[in-house]
Amino acid sequence: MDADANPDAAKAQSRKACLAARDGVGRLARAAAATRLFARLMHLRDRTIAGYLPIGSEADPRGAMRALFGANRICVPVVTAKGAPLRFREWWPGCALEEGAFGVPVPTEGGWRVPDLLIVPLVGFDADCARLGYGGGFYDRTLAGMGDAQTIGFGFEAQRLDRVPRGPHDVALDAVITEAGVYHPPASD
Ligand SMILES: Nc1nc2c(c(=O)[nH]1)N(C=O)[C@@H](CNc1ccc(C(=O)N[C@@H](CCC(=O)O)C(=O)O)cc1)CN2
Ligand SMILES: Nc1ncnc2c1ncn2[C@@H]1O[C@H](COP(=O)(O)OP(=O)(O)OP(=O)(O)O)[C@@H](O)[C@H]1O
Repeated sequence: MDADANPDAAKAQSRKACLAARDGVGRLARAAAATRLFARLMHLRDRTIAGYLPIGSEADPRGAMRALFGANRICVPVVTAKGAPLRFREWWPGCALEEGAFGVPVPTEGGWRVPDLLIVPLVGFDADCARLGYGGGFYDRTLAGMGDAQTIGFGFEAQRLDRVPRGPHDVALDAVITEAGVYHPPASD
Protein backbone atom coordinates (compact mmCIF):
# COMPACT_ATOMS: atom_id res chain seq x y z
CA MET A 1 0.00 0.00 0.00
CA ASP A 2 1.21 3.52 -0.75
CA ALA A 3 0.91 5.01 2.74
CA ASP A 4 0.68 8.62 1.54
CA ALA A 5 -2.13 7.78 -0.91
CA ASN A 6 -4.31 6.49 1.91
CA PRO A 7 -2.86 8.16 4.99
CA ASP A 8 -5.90 7.65 7.24
CA ALA A 9 -5.76 3.84 6.95
CA ALA A 10 -1.97 3.75 7.28
CA LYS A 11 -2.12 6.07 10.29
CA ALA A 12 -4.68 3.91 12.06
CA GLN A 13 -2.30 0.94 11.83
CA SER A 14 0.72 2.91 13.01
CA ARG A 15 -1.29 4.40 15.87
CA LYS A 16 -1.94 0.98 17.44
CA ALA A 17 1.73 0.03 17.32
CA CYS A 18 2.86 3.38 18.75
CA LEU A 19 0.36 3.32 21.61
CA ALA A 20 1.40 -0.22 22.58
CA ALA A 21 5.08 0.81 22.48
CA ARG A 22 4.36 3.94 24.52
CA ASP A 23 2.54 1.88 27.16
CA GLY A 24 5.74 -0.11 27.65
CA VAL A 25 8.07 2.85 28.32
CA GLY A 26 9.70 2.56 31.74
CA ARG A 27 10.35 5.03 34.52
CA LEU A 28 13.94 5.81 33.62
CA ALA A 29 13.11 6.83 30.06
CA ARG A 30 10.16 8.87 31.34
CA ALA A 31 12.34 10.75 33.81
CA ALA A 32 15.06 11.29 31.17
CA ALA A 33 12.56 12.69 28.66
CA ALA A 34 11.11 15.07 31.26
CA THR A 35 14.62 16.25 32.17
CA ARG A 36 15.45 16.93 28.51
CA LEU A 37 12.27 18.91 27.98
CA PHE A 38 13.02 21.02 31.02
CA ALA A 39 16.68 21.54 29.99
CA ARG A 40 15.60 22.67 26.53
CA LEU A 41 13.01 25.20 27.75
CA MET A 42 14.28 26.46 31.11
CA HIS A 43 15.81 29.64 29.63
CA LEU A 44 12.43 30.93 28.42
CA ARG A 45 10.97 34.15 29.84
CA ASP A 46 7.76 36.10 29.13
CA ARG A 47 6.38 33.49 26.76
CA THR A 48 2.89 32.02 26.51
CA ILE A 49 3.56 28.28 26.52
CA ALA A 50 0.98 25.58 25.87
CA GLY A 51 1.77 22.41 27.77
CA TYR A 52 -0.75 19.60 28.17
CA LEU A 53 -2.15 17.44 30.97
CA PRO A 54 -1.13 13.87 30.13
CA ILE A 55 -3.55 11.01 29.60
CA GLY A 56 -2.78 7.30 29.42
CA SER A 57 0.92 6.64 28.88
CA GLU A 58 1.77 10.04 27.35
CA ALA A 59 5.06 11.69 28.26
CA ASP A 60 4.46 13.98 31.24
CA PRO A 61 5.44 17.64 30.67
CA ARG A 62 4.09 18.90 33.99
CA GLY A 63 7.51 19.19 35.65
CA ALA A 64 8.61 21.61 32.93
CA MET A 65 5.24 23.41 33.09
CA ARG A 66 5.64 23.96 36.84
CA ALA A 67 9.24 25.13 36.43
CA LEU A 68 8.37 27.51 33.59
CA PHE A 69 5.39 28.94 35.43
CA GLY A 70 6.20 32.27 37.05
CA ALA A 71 8.57 33.55 34.37
CA ASN A 72 6.03 32.58 31.66
CA ARG A 73 2.29 32.10 31.22
CA ILE A 74 1.28 28.46 30.89
CA CYS A 75 -1.89 27.20 29.22
CA VAL A 76 -3.33 23.82 28.21
CA PRO A 77 -5.55 22.65 25.33
CA VAL A 78 -9.33 22.44 25.56
CA VAL A 79 -11.55 20.72 22.99
CA THR A 80 -14.53 23.02 22.49
CA ALA A 81 -16.14 21.23 19.53
CA LYS A 82 -15.48 18.34 17.16
CA GLY A 83 -13.80 19.59 13.99
CA ALA A 84 -12.81 22.90 15.61
CA PRO A 85 -9.29 24.05 16.51
CA LEU A 86 -8.23 23.63 20.14
CA ARG A 87 -8.46 26.59 22.49
CA PHE A 88 -5.98 27.13 25.29
CA ARG A 89 -6.90 27.92 28.88
CA GLU A 90 -4.60 29.34 31.53
CA TRP A 91 -3.03 26.74 33.85
CA TRP A 92 -1.10 27.13 37.08
CA PRO A 93 0.34 24.58 39.54
CA GLY A 94 -2.51 23.21 41.65
CA CYS A 95 -5.30 24.86 39.66
CA ALA A 96 -8.72 23.18 39.83
CA LEU A 97 -9.34 20.66 37.02
CA GLU A 98 -12.34 18.84 35.63
CA GLU A 99 -12.69 16.09 33.06
CA GLY A 100 -13.09 17.47 29.55
CA ALA A 101 -13.69 15.81 26.17
CA PHE A 102 -11.90 12.47 25.60
CA GLY A 103 -11.17 12.21 29.34
CA VAL A 104 -8.55 14.97 29.21
CA PRO A 105 -8.32 17.11 32.38
CA VAL A 106 -9.02 20.81 31.76
CA PRO A 107 -8.89 23.81 34.15
CA THR A 108 -12.29 24.83 35.53
CA GLU A 109 -11.48 28.55 35.38
CA GLY A 110 -8.91 30.95 33.92
CA GLY A 111 -8.62 33.06 30.80
CA TRP A 112 -8.17 31.93 27.21
CA ARG A 113 -4.63 32.34 25.87
CA VAL A 114 -2.95 32.22 22.47
CA PRO A 115 0.35 30.34 22.90
CA ASP A 116 3.55 31.33 21.08
CA LEU A 117 5.14 27.97 21.89
CA LEU A 118 3.36 24.62 22.09
CA ILE A 119 4.53 21.40 23.71
CA VAL A 120 2.59 18.89 21.63
CA PRO A 121 1.63 15.36 22.79
CA LEU A 122 2.49 12.51 20.43
CA VAL A 123 1.17 9.12 19.57
CA GLY A 124 4.03 8.75 17.07
CA PHE A 125 6.61 10.82 15.18
CA ASP A 126 9.47 10.39 12.74
CA ALA A 127 12.98 11.85 12.50
CA ASP A 128 11.68 14.55 10.11
CA CYS A 129 9.34 15.76 12.89
CA ALA A 130 6.14 14.57 11.22
CA ARG A 131 3.56 13.86 13.91
CA LEU A 132 0.94 11.21 14.51
CA GLY A 133 -1.83 12.05 17.01
CA TYR A 134 -4.98 10.28 18.20
CA GLY A 135 -6.67 10.99 14.89
CA GLY A 136 -9.05 13.80 15.75
CA GLY A 137 -7.02 16.24 13.67
CA PHE A 138 -7.21 18.72 16.58
CA TYR A 139 -3.57 19.76 16.60
CA ASP A 140 -3.37 19.88 12.80
CA ARG A 141 -6.35 22.23 12.68
CA THR A 142 -4.93 24.30 15.52
CA LEU A 143 -1.41 24.62 14.12
CA ALA A 144 -2.76 25.47 10.66
CA GLY A 145 -4.18 28.68 12.17
CA MET A 146 -1.29 29.61 14.45
CA GLY A 147 1.19 31.25 12.10
CA ASP A 148 4.67 31.39 13.54
CA ALA A 149 4.13 29.73 16.93
CA GLN A 150 6.96 27.31 17.79
CA THR A 151 5.98 23.65 18.10
CA ILE A 152 7.85 21.04 20.12
CA GLY A 153 6.68 17.43 20.09
CA PHE A 154 7.35 15.53 23.31
CA GLY A 155 7.54 11.75 23.55
CA PHE A 156 9.73 8.67 23.66
CA GLU A 157 12.06 6.85 21.25
CA ALA A 158 9.65 3.89 21.38
CA GLN A 159 7.13 6.08 19.50
CA ARG A 160 9.46 6.82 16.57
CA LEU A 161 8.35 5.44 13.20
CA ASP A 162 10.51 5.14 10.09
CA ARG A 163 8.06 7.46 8.40
CA VAL A 164 4.73 8.89 9.54
CA PRO A 165 2.24 8.57 6.65
CA ARG A 166 1.70 12.12 5.36
CA GLY A 167 -1.81 13.50 4.95
CA PRO A 168 -2.69 16.75 3.16
CA HIS A 169 -3.35 18.62 6.43
CA ASP A 170 -0.36 17.47 8.44
CA VAL A 171 1.81 20.22 9.88
CA ALA A 172 5.41 19.25 10.73
CA LEU A 173 6.73 20.15 14.18
CA ASP A 174 9.74 22.46 14.68
CA ALA A 175 11.37 19.88 16.95
CA VAL A 176 10.72 16.62 18.77
CA ILE A 177 12.23 15.95 22.19
CA THR A 178 12.62 12.43 23.57
CA GLU A 179 14.76 10.82 26.27
CA ALA A 180 17.49 10.35 23.63
CA GLY A 181 17.75 13.84 22.19
CA VAL A 182 16.20 16.48 19.98
CA TYR A 183 15.05 16.00 16.36
CA HIS A 184 14.74 18.83 13.83
CA PRO A 185 13.05 18.74 10.41
CA PRO A 186 15.34 18.67 7.37
CA ALA A 187 16.21 22.11 5.97
CA SER A 188 13.64 23.07 3.33
CA ASP A 189 16.07 24.82 0.95
N1 LIG B 1 -2.99 15.16 27.02
C1 LIG B 1 -3.57 15.45 25.88
N2 LIG B 1 -4.42 16.47 25.81
C2 LIG B 1 -5.03 16.75 24.63
C3 LIG B 1 -4.80 15.99 23.47
C4 LIG B 1 -3.88 14.90 23.56
O1 LIG B 1 -3.60 14.19 22.59
N3 LIG B 1 -3.30 14.68 24.78
N4 LIG B 1 -5.47 16.31 22.30
C5 LIG B 1 -5.01 16.03 21.01
O2 LIG B 1 -5.69 16.19 20.05
C6 LIG B 1 -6.72 17.04 22.45
C7 LIG B 1 -7.77 16.07 22.93
N5 LIG B 1 -8.10 15.18 21.88
C8 LIG B 1 -8.12 13.82 21.98
C9 LIG B 1 -8.65 13.12 20.93
C10 LIG B 1 -8.74 11.76 20.99
C11 LIG B 1 -8.25 11.06 22.08
C12 LIG B 1 -8.33 9.58 22.09
O3 LIG B 1 -8.67 8.98 21.08
N6 LIG B 1 -8.05 8.93 23.21
C13 LIG B 1 -8.06 7.49 23.32
C14 LIG B 1 -7.37 6.93 24.56
C15 LIG B 1 -6.59 7.89 25.39
C16 LIG B 1 -5.64 7.19 26.36
O4 LIG B 1 -4.46 6.92 25.98
O5 LIG B 1 -6.04 6.95 27.51
C17 LIG B 1 -9.47 6.99 23.32
O6 LIG B 1 -10.38 7.78 23.68
O7 LIG B 1 -9.65 5.82 22.95
C18 LIG B 1 -7.68 11.76 23.12
C19 LIG B 1 -7.60 13.15 23.07
C20 LIG B 1 -6.53 18.16 23.41
N7 LIG B 1 -5.92 17.74 24.63
N1 LIG C 1 -6.62 21.60 8.97
C1 LIG C 1 -7.56 20.66 8.76
N2 LIG C 1 -8.70 20.96 8.11
C2 LIG C 1 -9.62 20.01 7.88
N3 LIG C 1 -9.49 18.72 8.23
C3 LIG C 1 -8.38 18.34 8.88
C4 LIG C 1 -7.35 19.30 9.18
N4 LIG C 1 -6.36 18.66 9.84
C5 LIG C 1 -6.75 17.37 9.93
N5 LIG C 1 -7.95 17.17 9.36
C6 LIG C 1 -8.67 15.87 9.28
O1 LIG C 1 -8.81 15.29 10.57
C7 LIG C 1 -8.66 13.87 10.51
C8 LIG C 1 -7.62 13.40 11.49
O2 LIG C 1 -6.34 13.89 11.11
P1 LIG C 1 -5.01 13.16 11.55
O3 LIG C 1 -5.17 11.67 11.37
O4 LIG C 1 -3.86 13.83 10.90
O5 LIG C 1 -5.02 13.46 13.14
P2 LIG C 1 -3.83 13.44 14.14
O6 LIG C 1 -2.85 14.50 13.80
O7 LIG C 1 -3.32 12.05 14.22
O8 LIG C 1 -4.60 13.76 15.51
P3 LIG C 1 -4.57 15.01 16.53
O9 LIG C 1 -4.04 16.21 15.78
O10 LIG C 1 -5.97 15.16 16.98
O11 LIG C 1 -3.72 14.64 17.67
C9 LIG C 1 -8.28 13.52 9.07
O12 LIG C 1 -9.40 12.97 8.43
C10 LIG C 1 -7.86 14.85 8.48
O13 LIG C 1 -8.17 14.91 7.10
